Amino acid sequence: MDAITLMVTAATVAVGLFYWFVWVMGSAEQKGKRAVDLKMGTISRDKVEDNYNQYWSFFRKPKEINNSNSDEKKVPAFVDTFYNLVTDIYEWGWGQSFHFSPSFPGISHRDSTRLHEEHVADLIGAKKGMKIIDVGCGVGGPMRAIAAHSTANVVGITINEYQVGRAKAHNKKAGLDSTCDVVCGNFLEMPFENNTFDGAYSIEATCHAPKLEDVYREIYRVMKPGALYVSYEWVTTDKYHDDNPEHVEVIQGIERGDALPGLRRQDEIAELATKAGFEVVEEKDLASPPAGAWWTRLKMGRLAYWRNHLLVMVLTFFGVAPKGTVEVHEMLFDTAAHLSRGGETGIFTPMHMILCRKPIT
Ligand SMILES: C=C(CC[C@@H](C)[C@H]1CC[C@H]2C3=CC[C@H]4[C@H](C)[C@@H](O)CC[C@]4(C)[C@H]3CC[C@]12C)C(C)C
Ligand SMILES: C[S@@+](CC[C@H](N)C(=O)[O-])C[C@H]1O[C@@H](n2cnc3c(N)ncnc32)[C@H](O)[C@@H]1O
Repeated sequence: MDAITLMVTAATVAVGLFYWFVWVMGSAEQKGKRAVDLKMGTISRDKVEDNYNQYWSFFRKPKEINNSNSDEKKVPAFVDTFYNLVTDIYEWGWGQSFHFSPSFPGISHRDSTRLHEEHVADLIGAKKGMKIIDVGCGVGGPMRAIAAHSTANVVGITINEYQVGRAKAHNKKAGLDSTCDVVCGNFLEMPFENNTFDGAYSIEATCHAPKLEDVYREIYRVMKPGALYVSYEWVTTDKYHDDNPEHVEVIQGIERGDALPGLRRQDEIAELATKAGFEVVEEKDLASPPAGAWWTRLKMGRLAYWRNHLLVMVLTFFGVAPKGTVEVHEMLFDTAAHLSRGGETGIFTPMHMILCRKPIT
């Protein structure tokens, strides 16, 4: 083989490997977002690193946020920054539904995600002609599953403008834009009249509110009397002890890496819902047996995370992804470890389900 043939062969193999690494290995869980398309929401490329540093210094001590009135008011803006930073990485590495699901043998992640979402529709009795609100809708994975399953109309609200654009584009592509709509807004002050909705739900979203009773009160306000509301809450369980340093480290790690101003205890949720005016119909940790370990999906992804990290480093080095992307990815890598540990020790669950009714009078 002469030198030219050798060089051409080597170049072809290198291009092939690069293509395989970036386009095939780096493709999304559910196709639609690729590593080369990673943006940082609405943040301009040169501000990503700054935004990440600001986010990090604010959420470094999550418990202190609730002790300061002025910091508490800043939470929605920092949560918005967080979702600018992570939305594309979530879509790329997890899919269009930004939540966990109960794990059952023989059921794929995709199916367990869909079933967990359809369960919401069944719990609140969503039906054709009803108007349902999705509080903290992300890019709308659950909204589409619920609208398709129930044929109800769903309106989602998210604090993050970039997610609104993503959700609307996905709705259109799925042919669900006539039943699904999305608005940008704060779930603590929603742009809806009193008694608007026939049902409401929130999936792993109200954990971002500094005070759970505030968002519950706002949801109560926009619901019609007699309507049902279901929420999947992130909480610490009765196995959590704040005098155990490992427990504290794990929970703070989860709060820091997920923009949470302090996790609530599982046994507080019903009381807070009642305080907001709701009648509690049912409460259950959907992660409890017979469901298996929800965190195995996170653990199984470890090899993929390393590949992703390498990819993010290469893309940032060549200027395809903005500076700061590596740090954001590292933060997520770290939070995945804390979430897994929270699951293994049993001190944390992301699936505490509470079903409530707004009383008729
Ligand atoms: C409800 C919330 C989000 C829950 C989950 C959807 C996300 C929590 C942690 C995220 C991830 C961690 C590791 C990332 C990995 C390093 C990367 O390569 C690919 C994406 C991850 C798997 C990412 C995906 C989404 C999560 C599982 C919170 C915010 C209230
Ligand atoms: C973890 S994501 C879950 C998204 C969606 N429920 C899902 O399961 O795919 C949390 C969502 O809550 C939204 N959120 C957080 N704080 C909010 C606020 N104050 N007002 C409106 N939305 C908020 C975020 O923008 C994000 O869309």
